[in-house]
Amino acid sequence: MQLNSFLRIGTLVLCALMALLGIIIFGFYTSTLSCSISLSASGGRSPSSPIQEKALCKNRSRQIASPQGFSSKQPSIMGGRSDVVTVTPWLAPIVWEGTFDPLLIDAIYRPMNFSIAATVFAVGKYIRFLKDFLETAEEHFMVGFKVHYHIFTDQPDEVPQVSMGDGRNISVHHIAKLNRWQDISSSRMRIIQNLIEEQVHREADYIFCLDVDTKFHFRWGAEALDQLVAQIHPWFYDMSRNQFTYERRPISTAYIPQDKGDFYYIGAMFGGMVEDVHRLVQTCCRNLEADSANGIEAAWQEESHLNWYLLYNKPSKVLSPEYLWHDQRGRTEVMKVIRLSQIIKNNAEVRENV
Ligand SMILES: CC(=O)N[C@H]1[C@@H](OP(=O)(O)OP(=O)(O)OC[C@H]2O[C@@H](n3ccc(=O)[nH]c3=O)[C@H](O)[C@@H]2O)O[C@H](CO)[C@H](O)[C@@H]1O
Ligand SMILES: [Mn+2]
Repeated sequence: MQLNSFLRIGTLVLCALMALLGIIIFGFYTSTLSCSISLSASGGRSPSSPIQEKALCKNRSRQIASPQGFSSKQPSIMGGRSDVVTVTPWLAPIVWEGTFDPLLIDAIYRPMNFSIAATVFAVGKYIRFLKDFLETAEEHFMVGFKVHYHIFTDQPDEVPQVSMGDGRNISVHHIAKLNRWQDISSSRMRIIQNLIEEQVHREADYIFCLDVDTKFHFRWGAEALDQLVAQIHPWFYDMSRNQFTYERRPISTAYIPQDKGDFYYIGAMFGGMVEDVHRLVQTCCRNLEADSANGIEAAWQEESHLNWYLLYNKPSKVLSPEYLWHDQRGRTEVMKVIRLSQIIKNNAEVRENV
């Protein structure tokens, strides 16, 4: 009897000790985890000690602070763009000219001093588009911010010399040329994932991934910054979802049924906070690989996988077609400005295969 109660008390004490130990370990783990999440979410620099890590976490505030001396036009509740929808059903803004005050946006965001990474691939004959892309980006893309262009090419010696503004620089990464344009385009997902893991998570707050066969014409600025940013495809913004070129075969991981879908997003531009873009490219890579193991290539390669991802992981901000138009479309009534546009190219001539 005595031995029994002794054993029972012993077991109880042991359980209590183990629970206490569990609480301590869990507490330590979650505090480290929440710190590293906020760190990677804000893309702070790699910490060298836990003390520094805490300090960095605290410093990366995203408070929307407007300078006291700054005066802007009174915003209206009654007027504004009525020709287009400016908010999604999940309440993400859709950014159009006339929905924001660029001076106010700059007054708020420039002091935050964010670093922005931009990826651009110029493989094979597409190297010819790089000069215009970079030169026009220096005039219009995130002007007044730190921008680090990551250029991926099979011809590093052919990367043009373009003079960069203050706080803006270029890194050239050598990659092999693949044989099919579909593979070159899709391989960007894996390469961007690696770049984020190896470098960008330490250096940047945001990352934007852009096609090279494009030219900037107008401001493409901090109004585009957000957690997860997607771009409405210029050819599909006025179509119904059953006309979208989603992947329609249920056997593919990118499958979207006819009665589902919000918008058709373009594969030539996506971005956002580094951690969110990492989750996107990692998922798309996994799904691309799963399909390829089954001998499937989605209708529009990584763009199909991107559209699948964004249907189930809604973007926090959606960019109107102003942010990536297509020269071939001319101008339509809703387009007050064209900020960036895909140039007309001879696909048969520039692509590795037809
Ligand atoms: C109008 C149209 O049909 N657009 C589709 C087409 O976009 P695009 O015609 O815009 O694709 P693209 O030929 O521009 O390829 C995408 C990007 O990959 C890079 N690149 C591609 C090939 C190459 O030889 N070298 C090279 O560097 C380059 O950065 C280029 O900008 O194809 C994509 C599929 O991936 C998407 O489905 C787009 O919706
Ligand atoms: Mn393109």
